[in-house]
Amino acid sequence: MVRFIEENTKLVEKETGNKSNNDVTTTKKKVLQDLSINNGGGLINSWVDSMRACSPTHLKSLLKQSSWLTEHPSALDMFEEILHLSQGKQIVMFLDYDGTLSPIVDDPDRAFMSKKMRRTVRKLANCFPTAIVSGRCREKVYNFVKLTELYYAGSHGMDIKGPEQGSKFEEDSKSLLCQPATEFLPMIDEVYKKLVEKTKFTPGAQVENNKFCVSVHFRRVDENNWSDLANQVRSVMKDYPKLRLTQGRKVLEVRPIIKWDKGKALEFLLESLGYANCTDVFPLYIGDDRTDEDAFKILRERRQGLGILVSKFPKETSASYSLQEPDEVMEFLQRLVEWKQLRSGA
Ligand SMILES: O=P(O)(O)OC[C@H]1O[C@H](O[C@H]2O[C@H](CO)[C@@H](O)[C@H](O)[C@H]2O)[C@H](O)[C@@H](O)[C@@H]1O
Repeated sequence: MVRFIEENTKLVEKETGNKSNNDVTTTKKKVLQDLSINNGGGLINSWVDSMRACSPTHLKSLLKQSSWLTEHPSALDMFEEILHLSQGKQIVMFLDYDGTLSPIVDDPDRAFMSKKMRRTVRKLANCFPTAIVSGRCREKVYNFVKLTELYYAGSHGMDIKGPEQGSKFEEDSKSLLCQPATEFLPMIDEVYKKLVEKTKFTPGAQVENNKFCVSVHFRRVDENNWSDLANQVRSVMKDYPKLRLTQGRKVLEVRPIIKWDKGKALEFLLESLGYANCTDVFPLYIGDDRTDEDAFKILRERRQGLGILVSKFPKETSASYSLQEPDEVMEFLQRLVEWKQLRSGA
């Protein structure tokens, strides 16, 4: 186990070119965090426990809700404050898909967004540069959103493409494309097939190919079988030290061990839009999942813009504000559009 950790740490360091002690410590922590899923039965259970703890029915802490809301107030209630913070700056919108623009449903292939939400996002993209940042593969998330005027960052940001046509901001993107994990494609494909085979007798388990990453869905699996399913994933993963696991909402996500995530995607997009070293930009990132935390953290580190977590329940987060569900996200986006249209006299 210790050797495995050391080897994985070296690999991450090699992939990332990390040099400083701080970076190495962070890297080691990350590897340990990843390995808490990759390795060891007890640690598998700790992940399963954490997934149970995230389930609202298991939350004993509803009482904590009001103090959590004090720390992460509703972005709707604080709308004027948010506008004030963005004053004189260019707002750039980053939106997660599942659980943010579309409600969480049992069947990942049926996570449709409403027509009203699509209309709102279209108007939003006419007012501000807007990107969808998703764990899904880019083509799949595009097929749900169906708006050509957006930037799309699929596979947790490992597949980024600019708008094709019809966007006011199209000129800024100029056939933008970023795919930092192409060398992992054959490996991801192989792991996908192995995971499908390994999990085929677990009722409800579903493996989703997201091109540069793979999702193993637990949502429709009986809770009593979660540990078994996690162990099946682990048994496949042990042969792939260049891949790591992260956890989402009742899902385990297999990803290349490169230092790239939704936070890096956000930075890449800001840079591509010409806002690399600008102080007059205000990125607003809205997301509901653990993987969105990478983007929330980047915004905190850069002291730029802000993150909004979509959650009905208290969660540990680096976001500053909260919204309860996709309907509230839509209301927030609508208010942004109305404000912008009023200001530009449209
Ligand atoms: O970054 P996201 O756009 O939020 O993608 C993360 C995962 O989202 C999808 O799974 C989640 O939504 C499903 C549909 O509502 C739900 O059934 C599942 O339990 C959730 O985890 C998507 O299917 C995954 O591939 C993404 O990794």
